[in-house]
Amino acid sequence: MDRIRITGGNELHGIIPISGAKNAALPLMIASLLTDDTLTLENVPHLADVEQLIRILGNHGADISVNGRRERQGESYARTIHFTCRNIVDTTAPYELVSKMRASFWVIGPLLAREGRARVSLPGGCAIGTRPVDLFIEGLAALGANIEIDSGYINATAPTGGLIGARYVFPKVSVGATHVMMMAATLANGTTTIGNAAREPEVVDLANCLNAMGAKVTGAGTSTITIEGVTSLSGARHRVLPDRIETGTYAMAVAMTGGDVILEGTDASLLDTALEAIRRAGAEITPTETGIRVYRNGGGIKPVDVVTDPFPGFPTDLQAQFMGLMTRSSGVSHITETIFENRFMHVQELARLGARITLSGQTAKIEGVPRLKGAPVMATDLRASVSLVIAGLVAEGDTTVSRVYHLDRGFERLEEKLTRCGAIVERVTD
Ligand SMILES: CC(=O)N[C@H]1[C@@H](OP(=O)(O)OP(=O)(O)OC[C@H]2O[C@@H](n3ccc(=O)[nH]c3=O)[C@H](O)[C@@H]2O)O[C@H](CO)[C@@H](O)[C@@H]1O
Ligand SMILES: C=C(OP(=O)(O)O)C(=O)O
Repeated sequence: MDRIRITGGNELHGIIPISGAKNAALPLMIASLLTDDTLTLENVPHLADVEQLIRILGNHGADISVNGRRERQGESYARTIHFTCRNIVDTTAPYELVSKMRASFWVIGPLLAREGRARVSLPGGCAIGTRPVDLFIEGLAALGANIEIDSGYINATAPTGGLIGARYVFPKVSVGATHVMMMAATLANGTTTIGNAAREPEVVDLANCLNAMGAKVTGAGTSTITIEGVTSLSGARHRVLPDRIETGTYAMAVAMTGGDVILEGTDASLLDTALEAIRRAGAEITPTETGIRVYRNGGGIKPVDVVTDPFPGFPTDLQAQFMGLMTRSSGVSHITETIFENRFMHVQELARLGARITLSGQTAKIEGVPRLKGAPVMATDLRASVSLVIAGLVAEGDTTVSRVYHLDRGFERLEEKLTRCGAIVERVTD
């Protein structure tokens, strides 16, 4: 199994191209099931999750080609992928395919809206909490769907004339349930209003794409989204927005090592709260014509407290990385995780490198240490694994991160991007 070996100690200098966002690409790809026409997505990152979703969509009948070639005939950055699902040939999303990735469950929305039925296995994904699906069930039921759980599957059926627009207020903010309600409501009869909707940029990206396909979605990016149902959707061409989590991750890596890096092709407004926390930690961050410049020279890393929250708050998907950064701060910081109840598995792995972290409920207390020392560590989930890479970049000697398949779910060509900026990072295959 592959491992990543990092030899710590080098500053980062240069340019890091930021990929299209995994968490936008996945729902956008799923939206292709809503139309019999071709949805073309540009700037799609080459990631294990994208490849897995390609398999899942293929199982439902989607014909998929990459940059005009069939999938797997060529690899490149920022791929353009064409999705055409003339007919849905199977409304079941089986356990074998869905259990590997949380977002694959979201096919339930388009399948139900277009075909009137869906049988979808309960999802998998990062083991960062219980991650129930009650909000999806309640939301789709509000649109008139009949939903039963049977042998690990959700069986959903729409009323005879199709889903019916309704007003539904989520009791809790959920990114995935907002994506699904929004997609399902595009083809419902009448108007749907979603209250307490997720405001993440990826929700806005999906709404923009749905509108380009002929949907009538307004309010995305606010807590109230309104969707006027239409009878059918057409194809469209849409560019996946830049990955704000990848952006924040590399910004934290530069804040950690020191140096001067341009994060190219990204947009600071996607992650204001996280960038502000990195600034307070001592890095200079300025928008440039092509992205963001992150710079830290000389000064140390200051302790900063953060609390994760739904957008526009500090993202839970950057919590582990920020903890990595705080391990080397000059004082004591506190990080509180409010989204997932079990998203601290990186704590014990960071401790192997010499970090001093204590947990009390949902808050981690990090006492900064003057040095970390390389060690073998294990990736436990996607963002946890990259926090170990960030720590490894400054640890003395070699850090070897095992189970890198977690990393490959969400970071495109991580070794290449870091190595080009002067880090010593290599993939080791046994
Ligand atoms: C592929 C993707 O985009 N994944 C992101 C998405 O995950 P995902 O969409 O799964 O996360 P949610 O926003 O749904 O989860 C937020 C909270 O709501 C809870 N919940 C969710 C649904 C439900 O039916 N019932 C319920 O209780 C979850 O357990 C969690 O505690 O948003 C998360 C929160 O920003 C990010 O960490 C993930 O990277
Ligand atoms: C938690 C994540 O992904 P997923 O929701 O697919 O598990 C993530 O992207 O950090």
